[in-house]
Amino acid sequence: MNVRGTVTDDVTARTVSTGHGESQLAEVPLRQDDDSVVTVTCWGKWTESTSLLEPGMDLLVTDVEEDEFNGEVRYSTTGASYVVVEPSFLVNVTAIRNWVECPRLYYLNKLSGVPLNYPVVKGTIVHEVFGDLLRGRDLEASIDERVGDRGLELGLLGEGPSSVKEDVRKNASAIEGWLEQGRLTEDDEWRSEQLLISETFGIRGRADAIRRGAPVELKTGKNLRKEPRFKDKVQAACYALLLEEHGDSVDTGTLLYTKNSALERNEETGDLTPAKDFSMGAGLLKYVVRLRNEIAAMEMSGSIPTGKEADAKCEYCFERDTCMVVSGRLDQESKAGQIGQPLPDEELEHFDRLYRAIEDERRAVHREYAKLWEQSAEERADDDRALIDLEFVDKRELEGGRWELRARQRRPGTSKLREGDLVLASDGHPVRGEAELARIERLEDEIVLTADEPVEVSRLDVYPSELTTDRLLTALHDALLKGDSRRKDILFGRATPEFEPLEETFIDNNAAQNEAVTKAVGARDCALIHGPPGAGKTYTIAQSIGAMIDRGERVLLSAFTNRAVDNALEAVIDHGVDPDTIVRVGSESGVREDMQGYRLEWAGNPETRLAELQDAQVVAATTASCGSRVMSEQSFDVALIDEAAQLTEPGTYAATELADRFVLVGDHEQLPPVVRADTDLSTSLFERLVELHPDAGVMLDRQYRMNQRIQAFSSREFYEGQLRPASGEVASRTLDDLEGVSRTALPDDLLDPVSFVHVEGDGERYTDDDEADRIADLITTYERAGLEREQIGVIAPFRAQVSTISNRVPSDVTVDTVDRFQGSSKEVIIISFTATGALEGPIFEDYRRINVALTRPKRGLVLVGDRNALESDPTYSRMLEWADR
Ligand SMILES: Nc1ncnc2c1ncn2[C@@H]1O[C@H](COP(=O)(O)OP(=O)(O)OP(=O)(O)O)[C@@H](O)[C@H]1O
Repeated sequence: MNVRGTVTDDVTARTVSTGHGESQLAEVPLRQDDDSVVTVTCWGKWTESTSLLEPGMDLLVTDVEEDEFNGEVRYSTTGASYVVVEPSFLVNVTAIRNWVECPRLYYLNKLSGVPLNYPVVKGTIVHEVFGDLLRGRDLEASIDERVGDRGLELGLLGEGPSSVKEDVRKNASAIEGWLEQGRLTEDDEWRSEQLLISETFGIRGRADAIRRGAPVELKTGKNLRKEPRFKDKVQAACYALLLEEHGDSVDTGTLLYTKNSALERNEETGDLTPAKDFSMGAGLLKYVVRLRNEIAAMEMSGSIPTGKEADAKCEYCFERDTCMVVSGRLDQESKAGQIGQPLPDEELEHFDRLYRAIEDERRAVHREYAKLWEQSAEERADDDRALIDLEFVDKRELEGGRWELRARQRRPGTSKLREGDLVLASDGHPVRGEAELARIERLEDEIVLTADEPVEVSRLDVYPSELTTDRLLTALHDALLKGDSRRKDILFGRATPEFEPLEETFIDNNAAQNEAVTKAVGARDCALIHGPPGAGKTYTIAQSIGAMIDRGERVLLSAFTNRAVDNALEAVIDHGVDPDTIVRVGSESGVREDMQGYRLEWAGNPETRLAELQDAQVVAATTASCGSRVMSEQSFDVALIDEAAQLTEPGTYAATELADRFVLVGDHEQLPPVVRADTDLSTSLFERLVELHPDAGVMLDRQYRMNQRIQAFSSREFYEGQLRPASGEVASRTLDDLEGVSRTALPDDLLDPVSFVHVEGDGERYTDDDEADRIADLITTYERAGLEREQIGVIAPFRAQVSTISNRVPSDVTVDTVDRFQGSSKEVIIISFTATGALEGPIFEDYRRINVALTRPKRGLVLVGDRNALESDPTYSRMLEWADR
């Protein structure tokens, strides 16, 4: 049996004499889920792990022995036990491998990410070829395709395809030889790369391959000794633990050093065989768990490793210089010592706060993982994190050995999953069942996926990726440790942004927009454009980029979402910027259909691909892809970033650090940054700079969207009454202006551009059937008056209410949450408040959401809700007064 709980008090450790001599033991008081406190005695080497514990940390001890002592039940470890510190903290296998080399190396890798260099790219290609060979693909075909796929990266590295192919071929011959040997045996079962997650040990990783139930790790380096390297064994042992949890007993591991087969026998001495097997003892597996415990405990306590924890020799370390620079800049203790001056105090403090916030975000990702096994399938579905009960349709092997899988939704479900997403596709359970990482190619009633292995899919789960978190850390590190000093003076308020005086008039019918373009183009450091709803942000962006291009500058156009990038790019093209100078960087599924023509292909001839990117005067990409290996090698005169108020500070740096100057465009009165944990990351750089440097900002104050009645409340509540209709036409627009629509066909209570419809709350928290019925009626009414369904949108605070309404209204009426409506508009918007009694839920917690909701319509806004509930809050009470007028 297992014992799990939270440490309530200090751990007492002592040495006792037993029949086998002296033994260490530690007694840990644990509060279990049922609130009972028990003591668990951990014996021997496990005391190393218990010494890391602090009250409040979680502990899991497996296979304990129970006995009674003075009427009290006590537990102690047995020979089969594992002691796991903070089991819900999921440590990555590669982190454990780095940690065993040197704990500080683990930390440095977190900060600096994976750079673009030849060994890294070659290593990736060799791994891909390995996977292909395991799936039975022809070697040459695989090498051709995989090297071809990396055209752009190889171009940036100045590598030609033929030498890379030759290099990969040499490494691949080791793989082929090993596979040939494997085929000699009868039951040679193997499979390629597999994502493994352990809920018991708190470890996760992707094994390169599994053969006969045992892990195989590929290393592109050489090893001339008989035995695998220790750190490599540790890595394979992690996978063995993960496999054991899935029910396989693992007694060997294999390391494949592919470079060994490229070496000349007469030039090297030693063991040139690439494949080195070793036996997996229980001692090694336990050691690995203890290493993992060190990482989990260190992360939970928030400390930074110094390198003194291990006995690695700094003089042999490739990272020694980096280590000393980081220690010097961040004023950290380290075994290697420090070089250079520490950052100013305010920067150190800022780095520290954001570092912790990013780590909190990582923990939130881990909690998402834990939900994979803590929640039932139904709970996951209700949370929009899974599509369940799918009917498996069929599987088809694709060229190259991958699989296309099809499944059908038995009932309509909503979820956060979108086309292009990586998901956990399983035959029932994402961790305990057969599961694969798959990509959603099409998401309709029938779902099409591609994956490495043919899983009979019946369930899809959101894959909680740490990639974003990793990139935030790298961006923070680069901005503060490597960033330009003038830039940092601006970011920390030690200098004020400067502007080149420009005489030109860029926009002659809107003074604020003209000032915004003047600031954007003339900025020597940065400019901030505050754009309320419909105030012409996109228009201003297009004018600014046009003017920058005319001055011969290279521009990075970025935004938080693909949608905003494409939208701005479209405006830039409409503005008349030469399409041949534009490149859109993004994945096929991310980029909008009509922008695919501008999308940069990565595959192909390195020189050609490189030229396409380097020669582009406008490069458009999301801020997430600005953090990619390829984009981080680019440099620009200006970075112009839309939706900046929705970006975290490090998320913004990913783009701004690529350019000499930057322009942020956004509205901090609309949706804030998308973060999981409520931390310092929730304040965008945009918002921070608007406050720090008000003179660098301009607010666009004329809106081109809403009838005057509709905009009045938002203007007063959120824009200090500064927002006004751009023209009389905008101010007085009504449904009558639309072809085939007549307001006289509407009932009296819908004649005004803003109306309120009272529906008594039904007491349910996340849904309201009566409101949904009423909204269905309203839509029929509007349709009778001549509106097209596409002209109407419905906004609800909860996904459950979105589904409730969707089930009652025609599918061409868009029904969604506020977050998915940001940036779009409709002729008529109906808002379902779903409020009963106390106001709860995302829409009510943050007034910026209601600002977004109320500013989506052009000509008609209908608020549907329970008057009494809404009146209990002063802001909503004012909203009702405005609607009633
Ligand atoms: N100076 C201008 N003169 C004429 N039309 C303009 C001007 N500025 C904006 N518009 C028009 O107003 C409409 C809204 O502008 P735009 O799409 O740029 O707004 P936005 O601020 O990007 O909107 P959102 O808040 O949805 O992001 C567009 O049709 C645009 O062409």
